[in-house]
Amino acid sequence: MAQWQEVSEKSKLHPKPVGLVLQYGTAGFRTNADHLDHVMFRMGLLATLRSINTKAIIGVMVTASHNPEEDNGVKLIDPMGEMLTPAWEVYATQLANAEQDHLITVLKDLVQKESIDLTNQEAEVFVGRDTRSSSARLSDAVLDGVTALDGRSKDYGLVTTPQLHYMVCCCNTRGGYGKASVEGYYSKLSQAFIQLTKSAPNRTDDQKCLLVDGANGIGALKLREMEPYLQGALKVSLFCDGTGGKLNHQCGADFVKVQQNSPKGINRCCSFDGDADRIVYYYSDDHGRFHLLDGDKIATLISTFLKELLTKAGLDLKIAVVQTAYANGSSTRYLEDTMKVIVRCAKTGVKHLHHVAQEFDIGVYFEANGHGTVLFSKAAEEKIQQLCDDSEGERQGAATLLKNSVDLINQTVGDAISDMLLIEAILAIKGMTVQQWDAIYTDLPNRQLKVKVSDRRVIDTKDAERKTVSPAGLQEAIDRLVERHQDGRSFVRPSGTEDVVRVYSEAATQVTRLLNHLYLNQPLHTGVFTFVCFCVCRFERHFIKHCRCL
Ligand SMILES: CC(=O)N[C@H]1[C@@H](OP(=O)(O)O)O[C@H](CO)[C@@H](O)[C@@H]1O
Ligand SMILES: [Mg+2]
Repeated sequence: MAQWQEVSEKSKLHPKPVGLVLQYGTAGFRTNADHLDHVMFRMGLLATLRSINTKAIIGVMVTASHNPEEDNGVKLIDPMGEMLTPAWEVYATQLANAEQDHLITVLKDLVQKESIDLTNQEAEVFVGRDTRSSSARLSDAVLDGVTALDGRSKDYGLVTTPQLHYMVCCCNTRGGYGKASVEGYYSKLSQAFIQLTKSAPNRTDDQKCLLVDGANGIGALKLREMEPYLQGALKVSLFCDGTGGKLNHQCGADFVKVQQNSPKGINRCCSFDGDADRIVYYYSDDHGRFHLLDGDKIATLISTFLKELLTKAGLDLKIAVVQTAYANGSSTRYLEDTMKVIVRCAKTGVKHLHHVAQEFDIGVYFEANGHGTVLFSKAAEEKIQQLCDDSEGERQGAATLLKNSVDLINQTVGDAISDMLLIEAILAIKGMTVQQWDAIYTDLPNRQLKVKVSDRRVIDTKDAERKTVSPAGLQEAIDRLVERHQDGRSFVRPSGTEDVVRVYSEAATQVTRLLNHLYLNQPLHTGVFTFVCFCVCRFERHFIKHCRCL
């Protein structure tokens, strides 16, 4: 077929480095930008086939999110604005790893397996990119892939990841979700925010101002564009806005979460990540102590707010919070015991949380690192709308607040801009300071470390990654260590985005010991947890033993 000829010819312009193997991981492909040209071209091909297969528009976002400027990556977006379905992640990996002379065979296989009819089929792909210097040429490679299969494409250029998810959803619902343009996105969110904050007439000037760390990335650019639409309802002071510093370098949501530090003298501040789909809040107290309000605190604030509104509105809707194993134990306990909210644990990666959240009328999902959103079922949205129309007084007031919240939330994916506006609105409506929000519960001390190993795939997990199944004996070793510590909890899992194993531990208290200093090379006063270190040492010993057997 002439089409395969064309694909084959064009693919030669995007050659695959021989032997390079990549995996469609937790959030798509991600590696050094110099190795990604062929992957981009092939993801253009895949998105076109997926578009024919679903008879809908598919999105392709070129970004490496919170990773360094030198990296890049690509994520695919399915018709309703959700992440690519897992079955197609397998195709994505096969396609990315096919050696040059095998590419057409792999494509034909896919076409046959999915019964894709290539004759007279329409395909359309939306493409967006972040501000990395490599992103423009890489998104050209995606467009090349789409053209090679005669697909149509629309290049949205510089957009945040959540904005592209929003565009895909808007177009595939024929405008039902909103207008498919950045202006449409800004208007929808701003109007909802303005309406919501009208319910907080006593908002102080302090509550109207927020410091935002834009990670020197796309979020800064887009937030600046959005400001006029907010009509003064929120005054944003942007720093790390991309005019000077380097992307994600000593700034951004990931830096703040991992380093647990903020610039001095910051009152209430938030950080985005490099593609603006994550957010964390923080402040320094009078003693200069840093306080982080992460995804767990955000989920708590939002779910509490929504639950109170449901009670006021007299609406019987099932609300749940979806977390991962990285959620702080205090947050889970507070939500379950005090708030009486259903809590579920999903595997790491927003795509997993998203699907669990869909099981409820209202599913609030957040990863501890600040990636998350809220999903409302169709039935829930209809009930809220009906109550706005049919009720009066306090019930109607609560229903209207719920309706405006639905409009403010980007339900397609976690969105730093949308989440920020929702949090600001809730704080204003509740008349709450960031310190009061922080005091809802106290985080258990915790640490997350990376361990570099020769092959992370020997670790297999179960129970939403909270337990290891292999290597044999590792889980028992962790259990023995954890048992000795009040509220102790620890787990290890292979990362889906980096070639490392992640180790997480938390407990009621933190202890400083010489071992910490020796093993982790940390200054003694930083107080790392003894049992984390033991865990890591033990883990490595097990691992090394195991590797030798392989
Ligand atoms: C502990 C942690 O923060 N893991 C992150 C990280 O995944 P890993 O599979 O742990 O590498 O990157 C993902 C994509 O951005 C994000 O969804 C996830 O939360
Ligand atoms: Mg991101």
